[in-house]
Amino acid sequence: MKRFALAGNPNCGKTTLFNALTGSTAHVGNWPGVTVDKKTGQYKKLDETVEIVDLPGIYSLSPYTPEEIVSRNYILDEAPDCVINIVDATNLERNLYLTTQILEIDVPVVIALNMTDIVSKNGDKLNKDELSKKLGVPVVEISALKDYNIDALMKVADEASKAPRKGNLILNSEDPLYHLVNDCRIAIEYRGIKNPLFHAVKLVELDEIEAKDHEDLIPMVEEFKKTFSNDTFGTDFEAYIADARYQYISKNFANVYEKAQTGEKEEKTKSDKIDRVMTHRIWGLPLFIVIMFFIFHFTFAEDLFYLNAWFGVEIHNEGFINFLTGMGYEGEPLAGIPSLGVFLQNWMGWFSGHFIAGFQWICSGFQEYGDVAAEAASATWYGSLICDGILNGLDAVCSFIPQIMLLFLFIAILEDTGYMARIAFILDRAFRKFGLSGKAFIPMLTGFGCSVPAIMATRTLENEVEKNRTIRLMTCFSCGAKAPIWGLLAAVATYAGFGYGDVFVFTIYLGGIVLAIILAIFMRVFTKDTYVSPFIMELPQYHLPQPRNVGAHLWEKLKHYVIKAATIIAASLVVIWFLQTFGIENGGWAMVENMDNSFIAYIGKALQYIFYPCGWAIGADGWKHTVSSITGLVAKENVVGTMALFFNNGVEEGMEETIQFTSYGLYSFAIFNLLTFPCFAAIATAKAEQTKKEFLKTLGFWFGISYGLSALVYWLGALWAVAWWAGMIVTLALVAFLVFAAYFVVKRNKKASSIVALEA
Ligand SMILES: Nc1nc2c(ncn2[C@@H]2O[C@H](COP(=O)(O)OP(=O)(O)OP(=O)(O)O)[C@@H](O)[C@H]2O)c(=O)[nH]1
Ligand SMILES: [Mg+2]
Repeated sequence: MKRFALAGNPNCGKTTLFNALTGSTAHVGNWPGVTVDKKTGQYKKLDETVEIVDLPGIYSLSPYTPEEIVSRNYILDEAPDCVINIVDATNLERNLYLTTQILEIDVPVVIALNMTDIVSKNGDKLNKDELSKKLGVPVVEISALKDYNIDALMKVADEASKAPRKGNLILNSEDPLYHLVNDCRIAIEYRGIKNPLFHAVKLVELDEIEAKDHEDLIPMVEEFKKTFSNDTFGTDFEAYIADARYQYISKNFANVYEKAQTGEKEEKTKSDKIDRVMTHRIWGLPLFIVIMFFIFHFTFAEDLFYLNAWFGVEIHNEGFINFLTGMGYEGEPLAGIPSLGVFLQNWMGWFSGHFIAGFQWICSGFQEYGDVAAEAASATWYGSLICDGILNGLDAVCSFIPQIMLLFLFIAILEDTGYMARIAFILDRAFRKFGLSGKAFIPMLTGFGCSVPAIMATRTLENEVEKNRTIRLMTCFSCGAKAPIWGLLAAVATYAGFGYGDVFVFTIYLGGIVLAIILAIFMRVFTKDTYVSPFIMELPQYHLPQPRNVGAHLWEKLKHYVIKAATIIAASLVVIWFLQTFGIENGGWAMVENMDNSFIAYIGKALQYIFYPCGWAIGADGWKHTVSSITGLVAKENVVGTMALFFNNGVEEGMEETIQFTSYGLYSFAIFNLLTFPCFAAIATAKAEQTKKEFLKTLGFWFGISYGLSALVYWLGALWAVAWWAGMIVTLALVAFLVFAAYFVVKRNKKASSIVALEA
């Protein structure tokens, strides 16, 4: 099968093109560094099927980070039949820098000029024939987003792949380095190595990888240096060649792109204007917090306008209002007008309630629909398995789908508009002093979706210490699978009357970010590490969220969720149901009347002691909380599924009414589940990304920190409850300790960076 590779700068639209060609839904985001590993798919509209390979974005072929090495190695070693170099037409000159390097490789190349929709919208003009003539390779104008001309691009690539192509050099024969490059090329070619011109140029640049491969040729380069002098770059050949590339580009291509007088400028100022507010030095961070709050408010608030809380208004859900809110049909008063998330969840609950009741009715042998059928169904083993076990658990897990989708919708919009990239920038500016780089925040923000790609994205960090630290702190960023836990606990808090659901979830997410920062500071106190990655990121232009990107993202999430529910979660539920339904009662094995006699109760009660210090494991329900948390290892949604089996079983009220927590017990439980080991998939990813020793440390960190902080919150909360002044004293002491640690880190970092400055 033919293979075409997609290569280009970060954020130029490779993955968008990949998705359009292959019908995949790989992650597209409006910031650089979304793709960190190669992905393959198939394009079927040519005579023969072609494999398309999406590569991580790169600025040059001299790699610094592992994901850049992936791209370089693929193009060089796997010899694709054609390299499709995607060039962001709105940033032509910068993108061509990579193009000049790709052209040095002996491989057929086609240039895909992307984002031409923006070009025409701005009224700018592109002379693609001129570009093609000067570069010596075909150029096709496309818009990956609008599906424009991409089949034509594939036809041209297919044509190009039929004839071999020799690499060409941008240096001309008058250039002092021309002959050196050629000598190196001949020497390398003589050894039978592929792509000799490319390797020769990199050798002259004394590129790290290349120098290692051809150590014996280095003297030739060094020798030449002695005879070489250049006013600007001295004998730094890497800088010299980089400059030659830029000069070549500006000389040849400056007039390929003709800007309309107003267009581009307007676009720029629009983004700049928005940024003047969004990334404001002082207001940027508070604004981010407010935006976050509104996201959780619209997703989790029971009372969108605080009608009840502030104005004492009670709404009775009868007639039309009943229909509007989707809330029960028993005429209970509502807290107010629910948020969209809660509204959708209510409706979902209505449907799934009848779905389960229908199954109970069938399993009962068609007895009276409702409670009678439910009881009769539970008495049989199959009715109990299907209705009380699988459907009950899945209902609890799936009832949060609307809210999770809404949450992801908001996150996808933040990503696609380009605001997420700004968040990393804002956080970098605020916390760089404490040793936190925006570069590490990017993978962490990805962690709000799923920890697996987030842990993979830590590859973009060159510094090992920083990479390990980022992986460890990943659990602070609540992934989508943990959202059902917060949804459930939010309902518990609202029902118990000590909190608002939306505020609770907001504090979990915001608290997670704050905690990651605090923990990072402490991790610095106890190590000698003072390195902070430089953070240079091109801020993408703001654009309206694209329904296609956002839609693909949500669809992918929904699919993933449903598949997970139907497989891993359903299987877990069967196991838990069995252990919970059977046990030893009245001296023999049986379906137990009392859950406390079930197998799982024996297991849970033994394990419960381990978590006694965390508070939430104490008491009659303690073992249930313990078992629920442990099943979360398989998949985080299991925590909710398992709790449904324990607390929803044959009980008429909702779960939130039977689960009992104090406010601090609730937070203690939430913190443990937030910070402890992520699911097996994420653990396996961490194992793959870290050395064995570091991975073991990571496991220790996850358990230690979740256990310790959970206990701290519980006992501190209990202390506040018993004697508020004592709680206050301890809290103040902790804050003082934190401030001192932060001060220490800032001071040491400052000292370290001044030493570096002196040395430089
Ligand atoms: N207007 C417009 N936007 C586009 C086009 N192609 C891609 N985009 C947008 O550009 C952004 C980046 O797209 P991606 O496909 O993730 O870019 P990438 O090259 O894969 O980026 P990395 O994986 O980070 O290297 C997204 O917001 C896309 O919606 C296009 O043809 N026109
Ligand atoms: Mg990509």
